[in-house]
Amino acid sequence: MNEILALNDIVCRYDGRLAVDGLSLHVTAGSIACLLGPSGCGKTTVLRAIAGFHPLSAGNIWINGSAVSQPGFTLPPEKRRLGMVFQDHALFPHLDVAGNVGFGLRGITGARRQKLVDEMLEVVGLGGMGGRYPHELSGGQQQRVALARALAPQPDLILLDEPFSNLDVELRERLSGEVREILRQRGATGVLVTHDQHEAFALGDVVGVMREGKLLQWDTPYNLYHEPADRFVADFIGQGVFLRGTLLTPETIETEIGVHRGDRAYDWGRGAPLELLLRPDDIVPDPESTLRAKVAQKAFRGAEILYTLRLPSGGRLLALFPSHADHAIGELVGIRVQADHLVAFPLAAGHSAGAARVAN
Ligand SMILES: Nc1ncnc2c1ncn2[C@@H]1O[C@H](COP(=O)(O)OP(=O)(O)OP(=O)(O)O)[C@@H](O)[C@H]1O
Repeated sequence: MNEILALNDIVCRYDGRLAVDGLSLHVTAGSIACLLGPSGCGKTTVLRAIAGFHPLSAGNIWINGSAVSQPGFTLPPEKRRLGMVFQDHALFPHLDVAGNVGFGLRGITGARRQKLVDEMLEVVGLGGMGGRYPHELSGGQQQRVALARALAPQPDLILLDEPFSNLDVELRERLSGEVREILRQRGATGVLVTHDQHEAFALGDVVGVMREGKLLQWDTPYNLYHEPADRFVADFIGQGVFLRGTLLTPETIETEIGVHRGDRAYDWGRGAPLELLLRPDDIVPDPESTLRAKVAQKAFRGAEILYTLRLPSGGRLLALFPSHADHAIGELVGIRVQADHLVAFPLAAGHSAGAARVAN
């Protein structure tokens, strides 16, 4: 497959302080990659390095087969054939929409330029609005102009830095779906940076979770959720609870709520202390079950209700039941664990056994 972007073991520093620590990733043509992580983990710095705004202390970056960054060499941003969309839109206030969209179309003039601009405005759903000025547009429309401007010169790669974070939740969700469609239609390759996992999942074919300058997992949204490779990723992505347990056989784990068998084998040895990840959808209602837990909290989600359940030990579980399984706070409900594969992490030495922890 055609690789548009390659980062090989890149290291970035600010005044000697490490911000990106030996990160590698590869993006194929026509795909959208997301970097996701908590504030300060280094994702914007990675994007700035890809754009050519930040030099590398080690490693190298390739765009479309050319080395663009390595220690001592940083190809300037304007020579990288990139499109960029940032959260503050950064539209030129003195140019109308057509002027903004056509800004990067150097050397293209007259009727051809007009046609390209009109086409791009149609693509982003702003046909006929070329004569308006940025201050006459809503936040979502401004962001669409920024996207049209970035896409118009047909860049090899488009970089999006938290592009929707200034918009309200509903618009953000709608626009991220639309942007995904627009990028797909154009066959564009994109890298998006966000701290919002819903945005990353809505847009990304592949998502990288970062922490403290390192890439912990580079995978599909499905695998990040169902097969987290790392305890931090399991905690950061989605909701869930970690229950302390022990390994009985490579595939069997015992916790306070029973013995669970999965299709994954762990080689930590019999009796190894561990934490088992239980997602809300791993816990299903079962009136016949002898395992009972008390409803501590409930959050109505329309088709489903998210319950926080308290176990006899004081530990907690999260459970997502269909909305018709309506239970009152304080009620005891029968539950069963229904998980094909068990995601567990060895308990670090020094941890004493204790109550379950609620992630997110
Ligand atoms: N201009 C700068 N000078 C010095 N340190 C910086 C600078 N910019 C970022 N840093 C530091 O580098 C690290 C990574 O920052 P970066 O902005 O890449 O993180 P981020 O994951 O994008 O965070 P956020 O989501 O808050 O934007 C942080 O520790 C930050 O404090």
